[in-house]
Amino acid sequence: MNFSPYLALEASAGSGKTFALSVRYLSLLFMGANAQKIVALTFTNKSAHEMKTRIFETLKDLENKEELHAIAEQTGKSEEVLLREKEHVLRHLLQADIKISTLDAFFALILRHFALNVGLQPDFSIGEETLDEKLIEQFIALCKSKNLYRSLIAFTLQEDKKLGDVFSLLHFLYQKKSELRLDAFPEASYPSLQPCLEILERIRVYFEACGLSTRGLATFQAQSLGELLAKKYLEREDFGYWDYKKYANETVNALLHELKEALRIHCDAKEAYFLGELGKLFGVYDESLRRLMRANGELGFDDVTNLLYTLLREEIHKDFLYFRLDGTVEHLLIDEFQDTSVVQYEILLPLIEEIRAGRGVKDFKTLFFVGDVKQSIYRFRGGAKELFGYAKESLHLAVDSLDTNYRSSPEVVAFVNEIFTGKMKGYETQKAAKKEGEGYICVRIDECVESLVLEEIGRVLEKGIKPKDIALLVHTNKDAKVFKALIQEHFPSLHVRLEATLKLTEVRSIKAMISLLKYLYFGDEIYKASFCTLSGMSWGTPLSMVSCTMHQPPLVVVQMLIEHYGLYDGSQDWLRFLEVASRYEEIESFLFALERLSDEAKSEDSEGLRVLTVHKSKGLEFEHVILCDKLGRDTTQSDTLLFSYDAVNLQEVHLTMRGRESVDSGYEKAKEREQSLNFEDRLNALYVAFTRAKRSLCVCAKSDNSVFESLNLTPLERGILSQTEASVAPSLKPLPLFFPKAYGTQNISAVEDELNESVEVGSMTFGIAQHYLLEMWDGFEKESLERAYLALRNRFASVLDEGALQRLYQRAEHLLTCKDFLSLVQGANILKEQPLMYQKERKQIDLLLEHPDKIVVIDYKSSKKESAKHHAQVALYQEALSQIYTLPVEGYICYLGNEGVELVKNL
Ligand SMILES: Nc1ncnc2c1ncn2[C@@H]1O[C@H](COP(=O)(O)OP(=O)(O)OP(=O)(O)O)[C@@H](O)[C@H]1O
Repeated sequence: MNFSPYLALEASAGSGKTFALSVRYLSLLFMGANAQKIVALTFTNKSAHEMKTRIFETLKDLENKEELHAIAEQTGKSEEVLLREKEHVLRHLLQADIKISTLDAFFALILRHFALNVGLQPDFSIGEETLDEKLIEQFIALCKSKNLYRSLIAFTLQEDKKLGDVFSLLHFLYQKKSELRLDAFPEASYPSLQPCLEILERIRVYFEACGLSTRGLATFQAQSLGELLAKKYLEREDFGYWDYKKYANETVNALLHELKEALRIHCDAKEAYFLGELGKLFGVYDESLRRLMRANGELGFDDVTNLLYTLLREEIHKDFLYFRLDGTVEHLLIDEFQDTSVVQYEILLPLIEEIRAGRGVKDFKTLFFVGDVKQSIYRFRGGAKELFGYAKESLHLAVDSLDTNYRSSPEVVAFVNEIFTGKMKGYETQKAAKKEGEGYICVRIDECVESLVLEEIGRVLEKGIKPKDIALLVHTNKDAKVFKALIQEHFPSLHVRLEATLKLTEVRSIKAMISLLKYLYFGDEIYKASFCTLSGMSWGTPLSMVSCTMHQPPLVVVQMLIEHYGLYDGSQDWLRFLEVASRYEEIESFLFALERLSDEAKSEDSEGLRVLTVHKSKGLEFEHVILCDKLGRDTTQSDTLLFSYDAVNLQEVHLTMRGRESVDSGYEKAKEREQSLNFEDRLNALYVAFTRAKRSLCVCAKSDNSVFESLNLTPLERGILSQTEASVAPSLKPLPLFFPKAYGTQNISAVEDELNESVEVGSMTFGIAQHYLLEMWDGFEKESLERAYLALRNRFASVLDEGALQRLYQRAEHLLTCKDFLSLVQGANILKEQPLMYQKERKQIDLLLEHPDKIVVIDYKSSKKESAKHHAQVALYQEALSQIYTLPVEGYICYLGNEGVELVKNL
């Protein structure tokens, strides 16, 4: 067995960290961990979703997966044993409430336990972070009531900032609230520049008396701090240079020092004023946000993090947190650890320490952190890459690494090694696992990068490469939009997917539905026009409700409209939309909520060429990557505040002032450090970009002002650009409509007997899925079977293959041709999956039919192999039910086979 209970895995891109994470997760399950007590945290919803799918898919097809060997190594179990236990583990996983989520979603879950402690209802919703009018109104009103309105105006004028800038700053500080005690900054008055100007005047008078030229004397005039700090002599130790040299002496050099010192003091005082004022305003901003949260019950993720942090630090004891969460987390896995922020880490720390305090495998509590500091690109959001090293050391984690790249072709791996060796701290060359000869690299440099990209796309398409295998990586959302438009103009028939920005509510068909809902609810013709345009319906189409009114729940209304207007196109986005609709009770609040819905669309045009930002591409891989330079100038704007850290702890906050570094050495150091961190961040982003390609990578760089400047690229071409052999997945036919419905009553143990004997697949999953389909099937009609089938697909598509899914459908369909079955169902009150306690045992009745004159119990089976046992079981149900009902109870066994249905009465 090769299993370290507390392990950090730090390895380069493409080396199999995500692979290792799913191996670890599955190994835990095979070692007996309870899936409900394993928390796996990722950074994006997408990775959480992918991880879930990967775990299910690996388990389902374990015998053919690379993971099998790795799991055997970790668990110490043989591959045969693992395969024997596979169904059991899969069943356990299907039953569990799996906790694979984003850090944010996990925090929201914890906060719900303590919502009342912070004056919130536990059912608060998570919305988009709002910087909306309501917040501004609330903020201004509170400023007025606290007599701070004048100081707000004075502050904006003094600092020459618009109210919007002040708001953005407050919002930014809100993300750092827990690290930064803004309320601790004392109030200070705005300093006068006069002392500095007086010294400057003394220097001017001195040089005037010496006879310095008018041009020279002009440098000793200034009106503002900005002008003063721009003076070049402040960068010097004395006046021993240029025209001044002739007249410089100790007196005037001492004055220069005096001026610098006065300026340093002035800058400090200005900073104190700024932070003092900001602190006051921040207090109001924070309170405004809290008030709005309480009033609306809606929080953003920053709110969740801040509230949780405050709770931990101030309002509840950590032990209490353990107590409330006790037993819920025994195994913690964190992906992309390098992007964890200090605050997030501190929130997790009680859980981490609780796990770490155990005795590893003996107590069976484990930690697994995975990351790559070279890919740390979220410093602007609080990500602290130093945290990884800190955590490894302070928690005494075992450290593992991986040196082989399984993602990219050897050509790509060699190129990345070449480019980054020596340029990136701690870069170690990777080996390539793939065989040589199938990769391609090119670097093209030109003044006009747009045409390079278009040519490259044309070249790749000419090779017969499918658009869905190509990704164009760009640097900003704006660039992504520009390229989408450009590509569509040049390749009109090519589908382009803009992954960076598409929200669910921006998907064309969903937008059409929202317009239709608005038209039917508000009656404004403009919405009708919008619906007709978006849906392609003619203006003459009568838009009225057919058999439901707008007073019904949104889910019902939306379902009716989709069906009536034939809007369903098979896209997953409809499922998401229906899920959102099901959260609201009436149309108005649903429509209102849609305005703020930030959910991203899932499946826009899955066949198209993808254009996405480097940041969005993190953790993903594509067959062919075209990496484009940044359009426009590559500028780094400086922030208003400069934060200086000692590893993971915030040490100081400085107010940024151009030229301040020449009079303040502390500020100069902080600025240099900031610049070097910025440089590292940018290099890390390039590393992420260069490591996404599986087969080919083409870099299109600008000859001037390029983001690739630090990489010293030269034009080159290596290898052969060729098509991927892997066949394209058959395009999915549009599926009929799915209606989300809670599936809560399934009792898997009740179907176990039958499943064990299922000759069809020998699989528990198949049996569970069969029961699920029958439970979801309302009314035993053809139309409702299709809905139930979609619910089935939605839940089981990742664990059953297409053939099994279809067989399940056909088996259920046979029931529609079984006259005896239909006549039993006819006119009955239908109850499914009914729990029953009898002789101290819990039973689960598949189908219970209440007629006015009799009760019918039906048990589904898939084979007649153990028919005697089946009859005994149904007889037991009849016996139990006879004690509940006064009516006669009939029992039937319904054999569902591939060939047809057989209904056998229990005599
Ligand atoms: N041991 C392995 N054997 C075969 N294939 C592997 C192995 N490990 C990883 N792979 C494959 O290599 C590719 C890259 O792996 P993975 O995504 O886990 O890398 P990663 O380290 O998480 O990369 P990144 O840091 O860029 O996110 C995937 O397609 C994965 O299936």
